Amino acid sequence: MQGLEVRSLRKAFGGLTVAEGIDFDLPPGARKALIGPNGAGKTTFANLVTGKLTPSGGTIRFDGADLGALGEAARVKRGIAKTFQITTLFRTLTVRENIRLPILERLGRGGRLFGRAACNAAVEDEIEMLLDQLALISLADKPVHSLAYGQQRLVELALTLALKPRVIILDEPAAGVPSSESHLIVQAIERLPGDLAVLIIEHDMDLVFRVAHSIVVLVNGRILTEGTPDEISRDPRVRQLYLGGAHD
Ligand SMILES: Nc1ncnc2c1ncn2[C@@H]1O[C@H](COP(=O)(O)OP(=O)(O)OP(=O)(O)O)[C@@H](O)[C@H]1O
Repeated sequence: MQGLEVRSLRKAFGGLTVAEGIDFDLPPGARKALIGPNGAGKTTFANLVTGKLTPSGGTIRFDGADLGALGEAARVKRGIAKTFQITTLFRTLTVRENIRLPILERLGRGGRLFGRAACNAAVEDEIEMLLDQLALISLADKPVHSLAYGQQRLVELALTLALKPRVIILDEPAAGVPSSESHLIVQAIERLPGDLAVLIIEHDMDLVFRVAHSIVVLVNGRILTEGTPDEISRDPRVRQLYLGGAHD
């Protein structure tokens, strides 16, 4: 299968099982959200996929290949990326300078295959493309610390996209973003490349229902159900457990 394929995933911390029997697919182009109450195991699941945590059982495959033996950096090279956190941005550097760093990092030794001028031009073109994609062009030469919080979160996203991922895990993209700026995040997600597989972990249900085509509900480390936003919003178990009947 193309994309991410998780089977019977299990994780225990000592005697505490925080993921159990998780089957999960994320094909190219997916727009899937993972929701669930606090402590349901959403972050743990993301960390198992990125390789930050080692599973206690089960398999994680990408394009058919078992990722089990690969560490975090190797999985990023395969194309599996989780968003950077604002704390990793260089606050005194400009947006453009911040975006340049992961591109150069990605090119690594490969950058030397090009002549210096050609390489620099290619890097600058790529920065422009990302600035454009995330509607950051007018802010390109401003230091990150001068940006609104929602804009800083877009820079985070730009840095992650600079890794040219094929799977992207957006870890609470709207956390801390005032509601007056949340449309920036929605627009950015809507403008992600069509073939990118996107997993959104988010507490903001308005955002989830706007951008996700499919929603997985995790409770106590197990998948309770998966469905379209419409199906999920009508599921009485989900309403009772998580949504509090707020979504009609
Ligand atoms: N390193 C760890 N050692 C022991 N228990 C852990 C560890 N990391 C997470 N847990 C436990 O695993 C469970 C799932 O936590 P996790 O952070 O994955 O949930 P979550 O759904 O992301 O929660 P939130 O929505 O609050 O971020 C919780 O009971 C948590 O206390």
